[in-house]
Amino acid sequence: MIRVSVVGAHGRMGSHVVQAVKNAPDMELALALDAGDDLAQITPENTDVAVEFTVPSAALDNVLALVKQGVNVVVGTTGWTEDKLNQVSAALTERPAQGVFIAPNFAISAVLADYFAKIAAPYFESAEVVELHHPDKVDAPSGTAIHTAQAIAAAREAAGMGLVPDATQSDNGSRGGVVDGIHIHAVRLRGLNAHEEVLFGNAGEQLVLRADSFDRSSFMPGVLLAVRKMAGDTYQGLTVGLDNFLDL
Ligand SMILES: NC(=O)c1ccc[n+]([C@@H]2O[C@H](COP(=O)([O-])OP(=O)(O)OC[C@H]3O[C@@H](n4cnc5c(N)ncnc54)[C@H](O)[C@@H]3O)[C@@H](O)[C@H]2O)c1
Ligand SMILES: O=C(O)C1=N[C@H](C(=O)O)CCC1
Repeated sequence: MIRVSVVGAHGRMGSHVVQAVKNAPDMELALALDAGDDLAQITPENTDVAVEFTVPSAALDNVLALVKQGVNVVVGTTGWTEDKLNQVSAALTERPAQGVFIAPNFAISAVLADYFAKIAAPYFESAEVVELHHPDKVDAPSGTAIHTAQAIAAAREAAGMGLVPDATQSDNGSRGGVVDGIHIHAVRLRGLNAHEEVLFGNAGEQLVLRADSFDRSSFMPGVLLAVRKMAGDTYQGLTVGLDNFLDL
């Protein structure tokens, strides 16, 4: 049995993970901790993998503490900058047998939309990302949209493409955020859960890729897959993105 501890266990995602682990035939729940609990309770003696779904302001400290405790970590919390990722990698170089896995999105629909976006990117002059989420989300743009925009930008650069065309001279914020030259528009609407559209345009044509997570159950197969992968010793160091565990 894989012994799993959940950090952020009282949250929207954490509570789903607790239930998914309890329902998994090859896993058992070790500890379910939330804000104010001491993460030092999580040790290799009781936990094979810790799953972290908290808030962007707490995730780095939590991950560093869990690495120090000697357990492998699966992280779904967003807000990862290059600097924060480097801090995790640096902590792991001192503990080469350990691994941390971070995914901006565990839903297969979102992972595939990201993958298809990378393939489509070099073929279209214009590209923009629209992400739509529930209004209780604290960060914008979404971690998924940032990841998608970075992937599109990298694919465009590799193909030798220039900037996306845009004659806007003043926008009063209406053109959204910009990540690596790709515009991201964030919608927050009661009734929504997690959704993303990637828009690609050429003269006279458009391609739209859309991923919808209607329910948080959509993330659970990906979380459990990541837990199973990180329970072994194949994935040492830092791994980012569920595509690493799929045969794409
Ligand atoms: N990767 C994915 O597929 C995916 C999917 C959904 C949400 N998310 C991300 O997961 C994160 C959590 O989302 P949510 O909707 O569950 O949020 P939430 O606010 O419902 O839950 C966060 C939980 O973390 C707890 N918490 C806060 N600080 C803590 C700390 N220092 N230590 C331990 N627990 C702490 C809170 O008390 C709360 O119970 C967000 O960053 C969100 O964007 C990722
Ligand atoms: O509900 C959220 O919050 C989500 N956050 C992730 C993001 O920011 O990309 C994944 C989708 C749901």
